Amino acid sequence: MTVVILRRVADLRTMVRGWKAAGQTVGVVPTMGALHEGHLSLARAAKAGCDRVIVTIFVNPKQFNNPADLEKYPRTEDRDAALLATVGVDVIFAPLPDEVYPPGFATGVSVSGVSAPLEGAHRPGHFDGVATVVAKLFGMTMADRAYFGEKDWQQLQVVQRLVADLNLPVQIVGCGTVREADGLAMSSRNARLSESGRKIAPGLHREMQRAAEAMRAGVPVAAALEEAAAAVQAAGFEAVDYLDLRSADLLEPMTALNGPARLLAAATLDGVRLIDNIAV
Ligand SMILES: Nc1ncnc2c1ncn2[C@@H]1O[C@H](COP(=O)(O)OP(=O)(O)OP(=O)(O)O)[C@@H](O)[C@H]1O
Ligand SMILES: CC(C)(CO)[C@@H](O)C(=O)[O-]
Ligand code: BAL
Repeated sequence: MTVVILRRVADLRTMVRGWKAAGQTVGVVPTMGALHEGHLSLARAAKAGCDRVIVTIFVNPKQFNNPADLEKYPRTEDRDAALLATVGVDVIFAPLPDEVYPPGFATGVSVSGVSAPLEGAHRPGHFDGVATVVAKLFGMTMADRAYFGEKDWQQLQVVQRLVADLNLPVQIVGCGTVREADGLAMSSRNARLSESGRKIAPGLHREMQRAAEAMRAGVPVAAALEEAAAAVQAAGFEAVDYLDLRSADLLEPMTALNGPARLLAAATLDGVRLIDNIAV
C-alpha cells in the first residue's frame, strides 16, 4: 500500500470536503518530515481517534532562525511515505514553499507570553513561524483534531494558546515523548550526531532525571539545576542553553518545588541543538 501525496491546498480541501460530507472526523499530524517512531506514535494516536488522518510534511522556512539549520534539515520523503503506509494514514500533504507562502504573503501569527522564554529566547522569531504555519495548516486541513508531541513541550503550550485565543475549531491532543532505549528523546536532528556524540547524547535526559530526583528529595532547586548543567557539559555537550524548572504556564522560573513543575533543557552537541523536558 502506498499513501497518496498531495502538494496543492485545493486538492487537499476537495478530499477533506468529501470526508466531511460523509460525516467522517479528520485528524492532522503536522511534521517537518525525516520521520521516526515519535512521529509514528502521533500518527497512530490520530488513527485511533479519527476516521481520517492527514500527515503534513513541510520544512517551514519561517520557523528557522538559523539558515544553516534549515539547509541541513534532513529531507527523506520516500522513506517517510513508506513508514506512514505501515500506519495506514490516508494522505500526506507535502506542499512546496510557494504553495504555503505565495508571493505577496503578508500575514503573521504571534503568540506572546508563553512564546517568550526558553526556546523563544534562544530562537528569535521561531514561535512566530510555528504559530503562523500551524494556523495555516489548521485552515488548509480543516482538521477536527491535531496531534503534537510533548517532546516539544513549549510548542504544545504555544499551539494550545493559539487555538484558544483565536477560537480555532480544532482539538489539540498532546502525546508523550518517545525515547530511544537509552533515554534519548527521538528527534530528526539526532541523525546529525557523530558516533561518539550519539553515545554522549542520553546524558542530557539522564542528568535531568537526576536533578528531578534531587529536587524531590529536598535539594534546593538552584543547586540541583546548577549541578545538572555542569554534569551535562562534563558529559561532553558543548553548551547548555538552558536547564530550567518552570510551572505549568512556563512564564517564570520556579525557585522552589511547590507544585506541579516541568524541567526543560536545551543543549548543543556536535553542533546539533537537542531539547528535552520531563515532569517533576
Ligand atoms: N520523540 C518524540 N516523541 C513524541 N513526539 C515527537 C517526538 N519527536 C517529535 N515529536 C513530535 O512530532 C511533531 C513533528 O516534529 P518534528 O517534525 O519537528 O520532529 P522532530 O524530531 O522534533 O524534529 P527536530 O529535530 O526538528 O526536533 C511535533 O509535534 C513533535 O513534538
Ligand atoms: C509543528 C511543526 C510541524 C510546524 O512546522 C513543527 O514545529 C514541528 O515539526 O514540530
Ligand atoms: N521540533 C520543532 C521544530 C523545530 O525545531 O523547528
